[in-house]
Amino acid sequence: MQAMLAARDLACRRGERLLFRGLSLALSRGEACHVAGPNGIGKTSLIRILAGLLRPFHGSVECRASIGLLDERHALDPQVPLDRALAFWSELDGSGASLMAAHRERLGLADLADVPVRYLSTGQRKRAALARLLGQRAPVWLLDEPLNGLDTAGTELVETLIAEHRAAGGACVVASHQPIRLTEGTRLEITDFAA
Ligand SMILES: Nc1ncnc2c1ncn2[C@@H]1O[C@H](COP(=O)(O)OP(=O)(O)OP(=O)(O)O)[C@@H](O)[C@H]1O
Repeated sequence: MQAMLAARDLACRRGERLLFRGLSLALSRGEACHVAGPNGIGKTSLIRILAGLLRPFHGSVECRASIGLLDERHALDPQVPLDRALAFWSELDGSGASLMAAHRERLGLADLADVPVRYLSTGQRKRAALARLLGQRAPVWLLDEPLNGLDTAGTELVETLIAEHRAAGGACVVASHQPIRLTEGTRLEITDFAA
C-alpha cells in the first residue's frame, strides 16, 4: 500500500544543535505512530517538519493527503464565544454548522457555546481544538501532545477518536511523552536517532 505520509532520512537542527538524524517513517491508511521521548528531545520539531512548518536539516517528507495539525497553538480567537471561534473554521473547512455542533457535543463542549474562548480552561481549549480537528476532516493527523491538559475521560476520548479516524482510513502521528493507547500502532523513540 502506498504511504500517505513518508519521511526519509530526516535530520533536525535547532540553533547549533543537531537533535536527531537518520529518522524515517511511513504511514499508510489506518496506521498510527507514537513518537516518544523525554522533554526537549525533538518531538515537536519532528511534528513541525512533518507538517511542512520546519525545514529539515536533511531528508524529505512526502504527504499525499491533507494534514490536520493539533498542537499547543489552538488558533481559536480568544475574544469571541466558542461557537463563533469554531464557526470560523467550519466555514473555511466547509464542514457545516450542524456537524460542528455535533463535534462540540461529542467533545463535551455543548454548554460552553456562548463562553469566550479566553475563559475556557486548559482542557476545554484542548477539547475545542479537537472539535476543530474533527471538522477539518483531514486524512493525516499530526497530534503534538494531544493529552496535555485532559482528564481521564478526555484521554480515553482522544484514544477513541484516533481509533475511529484510523478505522475510516486516516493515519495519525502522535507525539506524546505520556502513554497513549494506539491499537497495533508503531512506536518511534527519538532517542534512538539522537545525534
Ligand atoms: N527556534 C529554536 N532555536 C533553537 N533551539 C530550539 C528552537 N526551538 C526549539 N529548540 C530546541 O530544540 C529542542 C527540541 O525542542 P522540541 O520542542 O522539539 O522538543 P520536545 O521533544 O517536543 O520537548 P517537550 O517534550 O518538552 O515538548 C529543545 O532543546 C529546544 O530548546
